[in-house]
Amino acid sequence: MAEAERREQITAGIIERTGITEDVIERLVHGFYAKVRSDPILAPVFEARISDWAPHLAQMCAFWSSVALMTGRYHGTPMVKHMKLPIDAAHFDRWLALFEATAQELCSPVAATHFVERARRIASSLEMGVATGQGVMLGVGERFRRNASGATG
Ligand code: HEM
Repeated sequence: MAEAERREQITAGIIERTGITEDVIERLVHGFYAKVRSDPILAPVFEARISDWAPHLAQMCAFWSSVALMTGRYHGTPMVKHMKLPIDAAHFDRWLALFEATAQELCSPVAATHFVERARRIASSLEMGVATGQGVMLGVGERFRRNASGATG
């Protein structure tokens, strides 16, 4: 079977099992970033870097389509982008709390679980990458915290 056909079958299976479609992803992504943009911890990090939200939201829909539906629509390097950001465990906790709340509001329980499991795994690997970029090797289950001056500690 050709690679593209195999991928289509995998995607169809996920859609059947979870009810997640590109429409569901679009609603989730837009709902989530509306919350992010009014959040006191996260909004400043985004607003300092994103002036035009339309391309970012389109990119995030492609990302979640790749992650949740295995469509291969996203071709990017999230680790490189996040390693430069002034973020730590507090940002990741807040990000996940808002993401989970949005998924529960807008998706069926099985779809919400599908998204949230993946978000947690990716957040944890991004947090590890951010720490590594600051010269900190996190142990299993360890979190990355910067001190008040922005240095690690
Ligand atoms: C600590 C919380 C987070 C903050 C503050 C944050 C912030 C940002 C910002 C500012 C950008 C734009 C970067 C740029 O274009 O220069 C970005 C891009 C992105 N973020 Fe996050 N992020 C966070 C967590 C996450 C998590 C947990 C995921 C995935 C589950 C994620 C996935 C992405 C992706 C896919 C992009 C697009 C990268 C690209 O341009 O290809 N982010 N994020």
